[in-house]
Amino acid sequence: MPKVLISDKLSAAAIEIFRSRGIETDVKTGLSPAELRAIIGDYDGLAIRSATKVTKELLEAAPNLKVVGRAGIGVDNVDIKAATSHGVVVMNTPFGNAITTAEHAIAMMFALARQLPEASASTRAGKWEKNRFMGVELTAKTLGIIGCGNIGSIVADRAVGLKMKVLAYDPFLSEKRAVELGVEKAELPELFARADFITLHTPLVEGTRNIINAAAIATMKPGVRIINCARGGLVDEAALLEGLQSGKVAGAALDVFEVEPATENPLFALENVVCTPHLGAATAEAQENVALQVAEQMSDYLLTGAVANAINVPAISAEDAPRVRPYMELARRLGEFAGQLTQARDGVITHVTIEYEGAVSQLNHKPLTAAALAGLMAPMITGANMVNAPVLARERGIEVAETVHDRVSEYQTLIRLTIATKTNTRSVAGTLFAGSRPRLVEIKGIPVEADFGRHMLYVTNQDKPGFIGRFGATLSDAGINIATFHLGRAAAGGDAICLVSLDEPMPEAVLDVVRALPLVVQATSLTF
Ligand SMILES: NC(=O)c1ccc[n+]([C@@H]2O[C@H](COP(=O)([O-])OP(=O)(O)OC[C@H]3O[C@@H](n4cnc5c(N)ncnc54)[C@H](O)[C@@H]3O)[C@@H](O)[C@H]2O)c1
Ligand SMILES: O=C(O)[C@H](O)COP(=O)(O)O
Repeated sequence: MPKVLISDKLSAAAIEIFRSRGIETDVKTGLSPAELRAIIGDYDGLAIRSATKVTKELLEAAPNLKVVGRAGIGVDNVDIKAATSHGVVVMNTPFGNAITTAEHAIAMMFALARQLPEASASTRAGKWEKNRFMGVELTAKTLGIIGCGNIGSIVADRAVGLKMKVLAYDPFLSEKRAVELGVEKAELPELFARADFITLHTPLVEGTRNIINAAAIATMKPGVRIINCARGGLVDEAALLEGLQSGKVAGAALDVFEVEPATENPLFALENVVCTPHLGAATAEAQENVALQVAEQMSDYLLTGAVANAINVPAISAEDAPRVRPYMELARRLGEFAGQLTQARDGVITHVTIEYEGAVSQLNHKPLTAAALAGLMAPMITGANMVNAPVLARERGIEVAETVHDRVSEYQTLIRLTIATKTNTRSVAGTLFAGSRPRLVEIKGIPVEADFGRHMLYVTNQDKPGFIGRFGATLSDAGINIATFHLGRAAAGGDAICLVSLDEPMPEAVLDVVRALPLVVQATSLTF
């Protein structure tokens, strides 16, 4: 029988489920990384919350581990890449604590508006400072929600109920969904300029890190109040401190911090800061939900092989796996390519078309479409994966179409992904070399031949003399080594593309120099 270790504090409901399904279960919380490494080899499953760090080192010490179950949403404490390469399924419970976390954000907004923690401390100290605590009403105030997914949507619903005007910024929020929620879609600058309260509900990814920084704060309304119950790192804490000290920001409520556990932080010294120790999901109801769900999912997987809410596992039968897997990898990378470009340019995706041509048209294309959608949304949505990507796309009003042709074009097998936003349509196509190696063969209809490198730079430019020399010199002046270099163009003197693979991530400052070069239309740094 499989053995599961629960290494973080989970509701007892989880233990009951595991044991009722015949799974031997140990509970050992508060272990040091070394202590955990010493015992993990005995277990088939590991059930965690956010305290246990599932690192590459831990996975290397876990030859029997088959599944990591996160009783909660964020999986930033799990090295997903390492888990995947170790064949370990990572699952989370994407909905179980969403209401509770949304309620925490609303509670934080009230606490800020009426200075409840300070007023409580003062009253308990016997001071009766009735004139000290003058609050603000929420009714008719504008709430700006950044990230309107599961939790952001619930916050929106509650805020509408409080008679607030709600603005939402989320590249994946469709007009239709915004209307359903009763919110106004806004771009970030507009949200910053109009909101009295700003609340964050995005994952922490490269596009959202420090989304609230000094430049953003400078464009906000004087007296704005900021709430973060999503992830530390979304708010630049130094910039927030300055904003609070200058009075530009009237208050901040933080459940999450750049460094956790947060036992020391300069923000703690300010009386207009309300803090909680990552309590967003801390209600009896939410903890029971996530514990039950994670235990059911892990038991199903360990006992029957069924997969639900997996972050890293394609739903596919063992029989088809050898042929389908390389195509899934190709489809996912094409999606990642398009998704990173879309995120960089803030387009709301309305349509996705996936064409399967030649040999690939003989395979079941559903998992391939799911892989392409998962890649497309991964830069934007926490836990987007093959299992949930089609549902996420539907929920966001994205229309997905698949076309299958058995004809063979220039390539014997080809997948083409076309993404339409309100303002733009872009396509990208790839094939498999040697039956297993994903290769890009077309971008925007322009032929190109490139492997997917870990760090890439995608530049569009005018096809005129001078670009390649200046571009190469810019990278060489910055000491950046080019691993591979690929060019393509629509026609002589017309639109051209340049795809470069680098040995290291492209520094933002050098990217800005590239963007400013003559003939460059745009430059985007990509990671695979
Ligand atoms: N404090 C807590 O205890 C607690 C509890 C649960 C979840 N969380 C965190 O809350 C956050 C939201 O969770 P969720 O379940 O709602 O996730 P979700 O994936 O359902 O929603 C995230 C939303 O952010 C949007 N988004 C992505 N990039 C964006 C960008 N650059 N700008 C604006 N929006 C962007 C996505 O389109 C998506 O709609 C996550 O960071 C999660 O880890 C915290
Ligand atoms: O991502 C989540 O689900 C929350 O951050 C909750 O984390 P916790 O389970 O450690 O409270």
